[in-house]
Amino acid sequence: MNGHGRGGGLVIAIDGPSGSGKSSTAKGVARARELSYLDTGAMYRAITWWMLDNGIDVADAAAVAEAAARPVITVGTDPSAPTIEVDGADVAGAIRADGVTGSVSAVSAVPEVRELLVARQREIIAEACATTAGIVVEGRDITTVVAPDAPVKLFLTASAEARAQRRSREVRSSDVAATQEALARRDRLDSSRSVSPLTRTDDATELDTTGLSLDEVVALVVKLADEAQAQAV
Ligand SMILES: Nc1ncnc2c1ncn2[C@@H]1O[C@H](COP(=O)(O)OP(=O)(O)O)[C@@H](O)[C@H]1O
Ligand SMILES: Nc1ccn([C@H]2C[C@H](O)[C@@H](COP(=O)(O)OP(=O)(O)O)O2)c(=O)n1
Repeated sequence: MNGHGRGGGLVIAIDGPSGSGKSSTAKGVARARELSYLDTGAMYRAITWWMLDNGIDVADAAAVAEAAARPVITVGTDPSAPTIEVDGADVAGAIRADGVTGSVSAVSAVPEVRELLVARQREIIAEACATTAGIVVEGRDITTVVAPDAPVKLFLTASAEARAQRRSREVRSSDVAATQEALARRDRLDSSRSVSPLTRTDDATELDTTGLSLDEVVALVVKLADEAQAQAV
């Protein structure tokens, strides 16, 4: 199912910390090569939004685990119009709220949550490989757990300053220092949890995007994807 999956689809797996450029790069590459696109972070955000909306204490791992299967999360994989719904309601805006951002690392550290979402992500990848040219998948454990056999595996990085600048610009905040501190806290939690922590494996290509424009990063990844496809035929 991974790699050049059933149906011949190409899987491009991208991991990296917040603000390294995963979402924008993944969308750009998917659009350039008519691939599907999956933002797995949006799925962790959606389940976190549902927990908060339903009054579940996100610091209580047992309560989160017990409720994890209740929300129905639906993802649309068109890179030009990705969608995310919980129980049929559009939550694309709600999942970016500060409350969700502050709680998502705790919820995504719960093994039962990961088990459910990873299974769903693999179904989405298989479906995309069967029906489209393939899929670009981005998150924290795509190269290590979700699609370790993907023929293109990337680990995006950028300096802490560049990532904070980018995020601040995006949310129109002038407090870059506070943004940098919030990113550092989330990086710490996401990289130190016991299940599927953010890690770079030796077979993933590390790409430091600090001094590169988004167009340059997209072009580099498209080149890697084209090389992988040429090798597969
Ligand atoms: N290479 C780059 N140069 C400058 N800005 C970038 C670059 N890549 C992404 N960005 C911008 O940085 C912000 C965060 O990027 P995003 O793709 O959401 O990162 P991630 O998914 O890793 O959190 C976005 O506003 C995006 O437009
Ligand atoms: N594959 C993934 C994707 C995201 N997560 C968790 C950890 C992240 O802090 C949150 C949110 O991910 P998201 O990609 O939306 O984060 P940013 O776009 O970097 O702000 O979800 C995860 O544990 N595993």
